Amino acid sequence: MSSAGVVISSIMEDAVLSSVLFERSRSPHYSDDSILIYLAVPGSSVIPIRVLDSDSIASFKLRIQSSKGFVVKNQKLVFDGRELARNDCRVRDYGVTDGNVVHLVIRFSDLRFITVNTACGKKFEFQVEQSRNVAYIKEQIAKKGKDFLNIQAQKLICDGEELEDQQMVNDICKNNDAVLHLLIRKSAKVRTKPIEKGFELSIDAPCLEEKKGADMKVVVKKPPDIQALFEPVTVNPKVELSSVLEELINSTYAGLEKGHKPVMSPEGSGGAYFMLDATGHNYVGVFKPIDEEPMAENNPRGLPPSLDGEGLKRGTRVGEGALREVAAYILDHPISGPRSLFSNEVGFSGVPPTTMVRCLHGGHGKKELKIGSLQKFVKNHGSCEDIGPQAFPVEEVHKIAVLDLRLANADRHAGNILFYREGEEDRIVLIPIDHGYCLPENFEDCTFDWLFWPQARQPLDSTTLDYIKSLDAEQDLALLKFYGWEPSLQCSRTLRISTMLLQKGAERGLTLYDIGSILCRETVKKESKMEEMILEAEEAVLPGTGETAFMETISEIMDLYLNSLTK
Ligand SMILES: Nc1ncnc2c1ncn2[C@@H]1O[C@H](COP(=O)(O)OP(=O)(O)OP(=O)(O)O)[C@@H](O)[C@H]1O
Repeated sequence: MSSAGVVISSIMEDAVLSSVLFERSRSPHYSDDSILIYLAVPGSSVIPIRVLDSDSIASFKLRIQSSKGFVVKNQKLVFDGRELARNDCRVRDYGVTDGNVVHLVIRFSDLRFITVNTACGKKFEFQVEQSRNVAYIKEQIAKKGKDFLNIQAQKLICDGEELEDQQMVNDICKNNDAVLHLLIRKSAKVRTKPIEKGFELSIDAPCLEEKKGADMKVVVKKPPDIQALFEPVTVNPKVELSSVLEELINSTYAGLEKGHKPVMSPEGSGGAYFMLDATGHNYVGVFKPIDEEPMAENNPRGLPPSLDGEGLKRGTRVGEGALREVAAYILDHPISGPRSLFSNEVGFSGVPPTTMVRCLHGGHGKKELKIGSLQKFVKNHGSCEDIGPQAFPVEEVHKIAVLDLRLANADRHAGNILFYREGEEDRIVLIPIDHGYCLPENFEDCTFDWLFWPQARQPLDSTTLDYIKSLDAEQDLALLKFYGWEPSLQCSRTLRISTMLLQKGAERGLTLYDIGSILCRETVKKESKMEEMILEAEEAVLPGTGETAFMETISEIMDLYLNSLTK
């Protein structure tokens, strides 16, 4: 087992042990108002845990943290194919009852992936906490066999520099994927000489294990073992890609061709892979294969496959996440007008350039041809989960809120907004990512973390008002069709209704908080005002009525309600 395995399994063992102790110490306290459920954690046996009638998702996560050690921020709970996303709602509101199994997905964002290549061609892979140092990595290497026992003799090289024992993992492994070279000091003379597709390493010393005592020459090559296949998927031959997207595809291809394997993100509930450029030092894109989406057949995070095809959020389908990612980019129009994939203009909300690709991919198991979304990697200083919202400029929050309202995004938690600081004043710029759950068939799971940020209650500026006014849902649907996705009638209706609500609300001087509060449910069970209006419209129209008549009806109902609000 790799040391990653050791780290994770020891966490699991501790967790099971503390769970048993926890249960024992608390059990007399529990009575009829508690239920016993089972927490399924990948790589561990199920953990029995009590849930009180009054337990909210937030308090339940807190109890998992205090008893099992998994930090709240890194927990994602899934029951019956649905994420328990609303922290203020009760666990029982999601229908969890005695004896049920709840899946816990943990984001090990604190761990870094490190590969150590030895001079004898061995390769060790570790997942190490950011806070460890190089001396700790050496200790882990020493556990790999008697040939590595002598820690003093180990020399670790990264980017041609020898690492000092006290250097921190976080410093040598900024982007989660360090490749280190291990040399064992045995009065060896090491010489390197660049050759065509790699480098030649000559060691005039005994190579451990393989040829003890004999001089040998080892040629370590980065073999071009990948028959790189990587290309855009375009349904409509008339679609031409912008130079930004072409550049993204070309640099990803160049990285694969050089043999730089995709690096799996430790975060997220689906398979997300960081793609490297030709140097192997920079991430250029994030690839999300459709067969690894949450609850898809090959999901690598231990989520069970969906039984009815519905995705983690109500009104979405497993396998459609990549389409929605691309749709969010296409619909994020620049201020100047509708998006064209041929243009490099940044959209109003700043969704990173995203396109659909086909890739011969071996990031998870054997190499296979996979289809998925490829999004430009954005250099960032973390996500909005890492810092409080006070420092975010109002217009940055507004640009995200406008996108989420338009697309009825069902997955806008703070972790899905990256940020970076720019300029001398360190102004914060927000980058929306992860749009696999936008344009759902209904509004049931729409929740927005920004709704509770003070900026959402600030009035809209004229640029934002003009942008909202310029939106046209019919044009948006035609654009999606042009690029190859014809959303279902229900998803199209979602776009029409949410665009209408945003426009009517903004026109009447409502804030994004006001509009968001109409669109989102307050609790899991209580329908939102928007859902009530849809129901009313559905009841009002005659069976078989066309979509235009339905939209006219809902427009009238919406006007009445908004007028009553703004009177
Ligand atoms: N465009 C990007 N630029 C930089 N980093 C990114 C980008 N997209 C995703 N990431 C990183 O990859 C991680 C996983 O991506 P993402 O959250 O989109 O995956 P997911 O499986 O859909 O997650 P979730 O569980 O939140 O639905 C993110 O936490 C983020 O750190």
